[in-house]
Amino acid sequence: MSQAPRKIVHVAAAVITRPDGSFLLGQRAPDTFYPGYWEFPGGKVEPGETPRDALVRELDEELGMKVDVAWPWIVREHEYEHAHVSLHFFEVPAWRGDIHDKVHSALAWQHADAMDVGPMLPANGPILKALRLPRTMGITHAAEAGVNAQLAQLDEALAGGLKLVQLREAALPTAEREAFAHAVVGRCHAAGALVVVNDDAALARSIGADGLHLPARRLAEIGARPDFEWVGASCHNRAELEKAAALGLDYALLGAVKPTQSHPGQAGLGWDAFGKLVERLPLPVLALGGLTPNDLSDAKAAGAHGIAGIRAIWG
Ligand SMILES: Nc1nc2c([nH]c(=O)n2[C@@H]2O[C@H](COP(=O)(O)OP(=O)(O)OP(=O)(O)O)[C@@H](O)[C@H]2O)c(=O)[nH]1
Repeated sequence: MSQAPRKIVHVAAAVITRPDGSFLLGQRAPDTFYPGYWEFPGGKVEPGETPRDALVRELDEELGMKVDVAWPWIVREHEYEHAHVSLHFFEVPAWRGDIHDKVHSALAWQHADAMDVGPMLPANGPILKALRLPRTMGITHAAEAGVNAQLAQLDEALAGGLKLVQLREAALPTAEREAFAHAVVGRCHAAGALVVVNDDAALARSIGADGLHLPARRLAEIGARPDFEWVGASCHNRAELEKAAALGLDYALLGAVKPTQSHPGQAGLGWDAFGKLVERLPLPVLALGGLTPNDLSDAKAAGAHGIAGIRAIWG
């Protein structure tokens, strides 16, 4: 006998962040579902509320926090035995008031790459992976800047804290490209940064990269997620973003948000259109196109995970 579809329970959940990148988790109390499991503070959206209203109310009721800034982030669905939930995540980087918890057994500030509490609620595995995705991606342009100049720019950016690099060098001759790719991976891994390779799975494997980045035309062709720890794709519209989500990719790039040197004469999407395109997606999206690190707050306010760039990242 087929079962009637279950009603979706909408939940607002907060990634409350401190400037050092840590976020707050709460341990569920003994008398709830999944007692002892860890969760992001939040709770159910009541009738008549938006997810943002629910977030502000729940953080006040649970923690005594007055939310000053809440940026929409990702929305993920999960089927529990007791409910089908749709989790609306927000990043909360600014609030007022001391934290006085009223509902959890314990609270803990955590870093996604060095968690020391667990287990997390089952829906939250992909959320932790998304939190491990750095907020800024530098895209290489050695064919244009010159290999040595690009490596010097990379060293400087890594020293400044860059943690995610996309190697995109289709125009470099093969031998030069391979030598450059090895040099990039060596430098990035020494600095604790991830490397994804644009559109070349064989090169990505041979240099020990962390993942593969798919151009939109490749995303259109494939029917399954390539087998790498990190897989992302370049997208330009909602259909491409939804395909990236359906394949279970880890991130998407979306642009161009502002006019760029590489596409002169083309107006950018702007933040309003960007925000509409990324609404309610289950994967983080990096904004691309004419952006500098000064645009990071505007990008997050529009729903981006972070920004990606070429010239502005390499200085
Ligand atoms: N707050 C929060 N809830 C989450 C997270 N992940 C996750 O799957 N959920 C699910 O979303 C729902 C949250 O609702 P809630 O906090 O208002 O309710 P509850 O289950 O604790 O108890 P209740 O039904 O008595 O209100 C639960 O089903 C919970 O399992 C998370 O990170 N934070």
